Amino acid sequence: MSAAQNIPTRNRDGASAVTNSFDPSTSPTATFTSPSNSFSHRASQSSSTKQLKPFNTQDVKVLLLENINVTGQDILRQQGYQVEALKSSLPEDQLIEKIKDVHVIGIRSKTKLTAKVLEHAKNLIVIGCFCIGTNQVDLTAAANAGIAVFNSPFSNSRSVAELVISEIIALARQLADRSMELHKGIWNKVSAGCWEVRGKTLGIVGYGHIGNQLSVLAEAMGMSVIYYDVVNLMSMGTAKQVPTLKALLEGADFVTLHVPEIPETQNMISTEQFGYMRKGSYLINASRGTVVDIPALVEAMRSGKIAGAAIDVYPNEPAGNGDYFNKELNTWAEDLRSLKNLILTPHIGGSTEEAQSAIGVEVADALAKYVNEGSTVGAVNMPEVNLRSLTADEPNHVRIIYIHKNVPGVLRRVNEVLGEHNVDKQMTDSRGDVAYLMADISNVNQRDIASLYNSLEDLGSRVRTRVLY
Ligand SMILES: NC(=O)C1=CN([C@@H]2O[C@H](COP(=O)(O)OP(=O)(O)OC[C@H]3O[C@@H](n4cnc5c(N)ncnc54)[C@H](O)[C@@H]3O)[C@@H](O)[C@H]2O)C=CC1
Ligand SMILES: O=C(O)CCC(=O)C(=O)O
Repeated sequence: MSAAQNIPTRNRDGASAVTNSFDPSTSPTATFTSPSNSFSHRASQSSSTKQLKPFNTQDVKVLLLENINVTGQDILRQQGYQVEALKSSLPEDQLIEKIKDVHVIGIRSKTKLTAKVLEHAKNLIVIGCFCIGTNQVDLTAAANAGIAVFNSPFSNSRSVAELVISEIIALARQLADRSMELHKGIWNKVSAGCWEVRGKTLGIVGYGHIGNQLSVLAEAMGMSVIYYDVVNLMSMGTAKQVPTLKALLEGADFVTLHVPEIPETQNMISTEQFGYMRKGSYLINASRGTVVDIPALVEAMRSGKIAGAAIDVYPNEPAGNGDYFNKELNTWAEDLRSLKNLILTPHIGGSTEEAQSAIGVEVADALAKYVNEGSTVGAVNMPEVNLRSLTADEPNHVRIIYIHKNVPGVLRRVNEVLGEHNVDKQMTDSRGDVAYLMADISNVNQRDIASLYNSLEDLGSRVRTRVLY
C-alpha cells in the first residue's frame, strides 16, 4: 500500500475513511458508499452559499506541539478533526513514533522536522508552523514527499519589534543589571555609561516585516535609522539603506538583527564584524541563534567593545518550560550568564497574547483549507493553487489533487485520465521539482472515483493523489 492511501478522503456515509481510504480495490464500500447520501448535512451554515465539508473530518488526526494557542486548537477541533495538543516539543525518537500516525502536525520554532523525521511521516499531508520562521522544517524534503508547509508570515512582527524597542532602552540604561541588583538587596544608583536613546543611530540588519515596524517605532523615539538588506527596499520615514553590512556596523550605536536562518546568515556577526562595530555599541539578536557567533560576542563584551546585548534566540533551545539552559545544551551558556548588561530571554519575541491568538487563527485556517479543499494559498514550499470551493448545489463532483514530479509529459498523461470525465475547472502550477494540480470533475460515480484514483496513482510521476468531496 502506498503512503497516500492512508490519507482521509471523502466518505459519503460517515464510515471511517482513514485506513485504506484510497484503495477502492480492497475496500470500495468502506470509502465510497451511499452516493445518494446528501452532502447538505455537512454544508457550512455560515456563508450565504453553502460550502461542502469534505469526507469524514473526524478521521483526520492532528498533533499540535509547543503549546499552540487555543484559537488554533479550537478551529481544528471545530472541523471535527482529532486533535492532540502537547505543551512542549518532542525529542527526535518520540517525534518519529508520533508522526507516523498523524495527517497534520502543528509546531513552533523548536520542533525539528528533518528529512529523517519526515521519512517516517507516512500519513502526513501538511505541516503548520505557528510562527514566522520555517528553518526548522526541511522544506524541500517535505515538498518532495507531497507535504505542504504553511506559516504565519507577519502575525508576530509587531510583538518582536516592541520587545526590541524595550531592549534598546533597557540596554542604554543598564536596566536589567539595576533590577537584578535590587532584587538581591543592593542599591546601586549610577549614571556612568547610561544614555538616552534620542539622537542615537539604530542599525537594522534585515529590513523585512519586523525591521519595518522597528524602523517606525525607533524614529518616533528620536533615533536615526539605517538598515542593511540584500534587496533594495523602500525606506520607512527617513531611514536610510546602506550598501554593506560593514557600513551598517560602523555607523550604528545599536545593531539589531532580523534576518532568516539561511546558510548566508550563519555566524553573520562574528569576530570580524564585532571589529567593525563602534566601541560601546549594543547588539540585539531576536532572529535565530545561529546568526551570532556567541563565543565571539562573549569576547567582545569582555573586552568592553560591546557595552551590552540582548539575546532572545540560541542555537540550541530547551524543549519546554522548566528545562535548564546550561552548558549541556550550549557549551558557552555559563559564559553568557556571567556577563553584565546582557539581557537573556527565552525566545519570547513573538510571545504575546495578540500574536499567538492571531497566529493560531491564521495557520489553523490555512491547514483546514488545505486538508478540506486542497488550497495551497500561502504555502511556503508548494506552488499556490486554488479553485473556488464546491457548493452543495454541485453534487457528484470530486476534487482531484495530484501532486507530481515536475517532469515533461505529465499533464498530457493526467489529462488522458481526467479527460474520460467532465473537467469543470483545473489549475496547475510548479515550484522547483514539484508540481500541484487541482481539478474539479462533475457527474462522477463511485466506480469512476476508484478508477480515477488508481489511474493517477499508477502514473510514474505521482508524488501524492487525493480525492476530495
Ligand atoms: N524571536 C522571535 O520570537 C521571532 C523571531 N523571528 C525571526 O526573525 C526573522 C525575520 O522575520 P521577518 O522580519 O518577519 O522576516 P522577513 O522575511 O519579513 O524579513 C527578512 C529580511 O531579511 C533580509 N535578508 C535575508 N538575507 C539577508 C542577508 N544575508 N543580509 C541582509 N538581509 C537579509 C530579507 O531580504 C528580508 O528583507 C524570521 O526569519 C525569524 O527567524 C520572527 C518572529 C519571532
Ligand atoms: O513563538 C515561537 O515559538 C517562535 C517565534 C519565532 O521565532 C518565529 O515566529 O519565527
